[in-house]
Amino acid sequence: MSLLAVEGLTKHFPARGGVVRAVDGLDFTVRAGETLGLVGESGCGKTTTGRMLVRLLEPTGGRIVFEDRDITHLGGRAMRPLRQELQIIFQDPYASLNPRHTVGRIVAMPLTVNGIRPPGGVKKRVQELLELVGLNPEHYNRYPHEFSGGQRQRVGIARALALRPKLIVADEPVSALDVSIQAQVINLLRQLQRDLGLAFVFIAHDLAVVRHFCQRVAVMYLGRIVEIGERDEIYERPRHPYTRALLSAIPNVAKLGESEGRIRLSGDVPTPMNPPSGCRFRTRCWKAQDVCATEEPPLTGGVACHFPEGAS
Ligand SMILES: Nc1ncnc2c1ncn2[C@@H]1O[C@H](COP(=O)(O)OP(=O)(O)OP(=O)(O)O)[C@@H](O)[C@H]1O
Repeated sequence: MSLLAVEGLTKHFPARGGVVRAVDGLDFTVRAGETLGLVGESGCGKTTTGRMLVRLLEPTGGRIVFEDRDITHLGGRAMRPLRQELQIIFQDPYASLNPRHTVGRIVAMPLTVNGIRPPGGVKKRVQELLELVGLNPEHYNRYPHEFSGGQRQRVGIARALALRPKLIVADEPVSALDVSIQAQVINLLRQLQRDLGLAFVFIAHDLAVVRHFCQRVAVMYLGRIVEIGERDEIYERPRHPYTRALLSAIPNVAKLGESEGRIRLSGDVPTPMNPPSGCRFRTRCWKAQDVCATEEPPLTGGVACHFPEGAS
């Protein structure tokens, strides 16, 4: 059974002169304890998707089912018990922590807001959480500015863990950090995922980071999923031209590099206000043919392409 199932998820923003089709019909599932990576270039709709999953943003269409319950349009009060199970970690550890609150107060906030009194008290639970994420529990009374970027992200992770969630949406959790610190935070997330059996929707533009953390990967382009599958399938046998192009930009993706060299995508990503007809990727695709302009490829066998690589 899936922990999370997303069907036809859509978000259109009204804009001057039309609508921005930020997310345009996503289907995917996440099993308990599984990590799904959502990858794609800037503006493809990753953050909008993540915010809809935790109900920070109202979908325009489609369904979000969490533990067999349709939560697509649940209001604040009905959502409250589910908030405990469904948490989000934000990209920017600087912006997401209130600078006027101590770290102890920040991490305790989900407990106090939800009226939860852990055995042994809130302070003890917060100190356990700080320890769990590799911070000194004695730094309970310090303020965010007294911590480094990586430590602040650990505070954000401790806050997300306070309610013992089953699923965490992590929106670019390491991209604001120095490369040397990124690996430490990813290792922490991996350890927590294993020890606590957490499921993650891990949003990133960096495919190298996703490879280290995710068991399954969904590649997004202009509001749609163009390829979804097991990590090794995606990285070793990518079938969509867009996935191949993204992978070829990572140094040391050996097989692709040898055979094709770096694939340079021509042109900019089209605007989601007026996406191309047919296959949305066709305006940048070196394999595009007439049918790509007229017919939208269905997501068959995990790939949305008329001419997937490896197909006969
Ligand atoms: N509130 C909004 N109103 C109008 N358009 C929006 C709004 N929020 C996002 N968009 C647009 O929706 C599209 C998807 O944005 P989103 O932030 O989800 O992409 P992303 O893949 O997360 O990009 P990034 O990696 O840069 O954060 C973009 O074209 C963006 O400009």
